[in-house]
Amino acid sequence: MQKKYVLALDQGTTSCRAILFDKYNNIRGVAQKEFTQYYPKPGWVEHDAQEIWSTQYGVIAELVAKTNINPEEIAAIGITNQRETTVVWDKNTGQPIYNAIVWQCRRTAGICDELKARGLDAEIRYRTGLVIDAYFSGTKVKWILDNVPGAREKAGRGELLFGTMDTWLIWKLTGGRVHVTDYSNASRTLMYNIRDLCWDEEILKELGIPVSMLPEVKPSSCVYGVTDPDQFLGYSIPIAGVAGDQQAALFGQACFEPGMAKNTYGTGCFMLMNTGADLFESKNGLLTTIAWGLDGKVEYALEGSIFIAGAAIQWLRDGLRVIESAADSEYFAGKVEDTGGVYLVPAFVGLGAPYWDMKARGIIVGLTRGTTKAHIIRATLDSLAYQTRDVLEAMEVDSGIKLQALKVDGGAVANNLLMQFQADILGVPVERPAVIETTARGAANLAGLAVGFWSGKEELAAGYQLDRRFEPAMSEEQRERLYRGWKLAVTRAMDWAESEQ
Ligand SMILES: Nc1ncnc2c1ncn2[C@@H]1O[C@H](COP(=O)(O)OP(=O)(O)O)[C@@H](O)[C@H]1O
Ligand SMILES: O=P(O)(O)OC[C@H](O)CO
Repeated sequence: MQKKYVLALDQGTTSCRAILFDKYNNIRGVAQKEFTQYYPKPGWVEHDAQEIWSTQYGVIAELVAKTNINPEEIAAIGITNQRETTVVWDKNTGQPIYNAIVWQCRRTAGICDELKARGLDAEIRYRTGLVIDAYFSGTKVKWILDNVPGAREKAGRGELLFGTMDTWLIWKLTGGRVHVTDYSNASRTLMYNIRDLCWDEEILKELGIPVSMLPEVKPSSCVYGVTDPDQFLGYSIPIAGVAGDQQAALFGQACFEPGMAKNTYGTGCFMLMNTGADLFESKNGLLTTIAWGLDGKVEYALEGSIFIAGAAIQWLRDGLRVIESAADSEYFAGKVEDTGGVYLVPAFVGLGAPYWDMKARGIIVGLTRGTTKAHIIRATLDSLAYQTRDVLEAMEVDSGIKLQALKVDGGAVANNLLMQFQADILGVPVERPAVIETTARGAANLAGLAVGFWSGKEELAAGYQLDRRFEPAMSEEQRERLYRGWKLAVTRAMDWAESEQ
């Protein structure tokens, strides 16, 4: 049967999506479903890995049913995923031994403090490109082995497997036959040596993690295996592309050349700049990470990871209940000229780049008797733009490259007021593409390249289209005055919580 589509599975922090792309990168169908977030203690975040699998399977079935395609028309499947989120399962039963510990979870801050006290910062940064932080998978695996009764013994006997969500989904889709990940996901674990391209034995020793638990690491575009018909609607389809969602978005935005950058506004905000074969060491709180493995080589990126962005808008909706939908934030923020001097620092799970403060917590400052709900909503939206400026400044210094425009994507870029404020506060134009599902597109493209559905990067870059360009319209004086206020607010949020959180 003629192969007409590539299927992307986008396993995000709050939802699973299945998206069908045709040869021209048009979206031919989308199915999406949210799954449960567990917050067992302050600062802790968990997912049920079995629920993620059943949700992902459900949206695949829904997409196939509503588009009425024959699954045999699917040339390949590409997987992209929330990164770092850690699941450990029993190799024999296929059952997770604990809930997945989510990238946002702060429970391992104490383990990180110990590693830092042992003076391992510089060495770990050199080997992994990362900073010691509860964000990454390594300390989460250690926590599970230390806290689930019998886990360490089982791991020692080779009976446990570790995976990020790509690895878990491939394991499920192949009926437990394939245990793999790709370079981009491996580079987020704190256990992978991004220079030597291997699991780092010294770090594994420090964390007490046996290498037998870890998946095989492969390029981001290759055939990893085929689906087990029992797990995929009765069909065997090649799984041929994998990338962490932020690297997939970089690929989906066609940022193929060194110096090209994108910023994704989802649950968090993640700015990545392609640095090609060069491995830049950040002096300003950014991460060095693997963009992808492709065409027989690995390419690197500089990354600024912001933990809370769209999640702050969700908090306005579900926590404060001052809006009914995320889109309402634009309506209410538009009712006021500015925040009236209010700043909201959404350090709900500490602060990531460029501050890396696990003990920071959220604050609202500058309140007066005149402050209204609209000011607080506007301050929340503004915080996404200020955090992005923090990261962009660090990136320009580290890379020596002055960005001419910022490519954006992710759910929150639908907000025009936010995008205009972003351009204003950066003093740099902001470009929104026609297709903002760039994460899924990147995964689909990586998979399609592996099976010859697309000829190469040139064909993919040619299909890139802009929706709107936001030009900076704020005076230099106002931009810098507002930003100084933000920097001051951040200092008030820092070092707030106790270390055991
Ligand atoms: N119009 C909007 N204004 C501001 N934020 C929005 C808007 N629409 C969606 N969001 C935010 O975007 C996020 C969803 O984006 P998405 O890219 O799907 O995230 P993720 O992949 O992290 O789950 C949510 O956190 C939501 O609050
Ligand atoms: O699922 P998202 O879009 O919130 O992305 C999460 C990141 O991959 C975390 O590193």
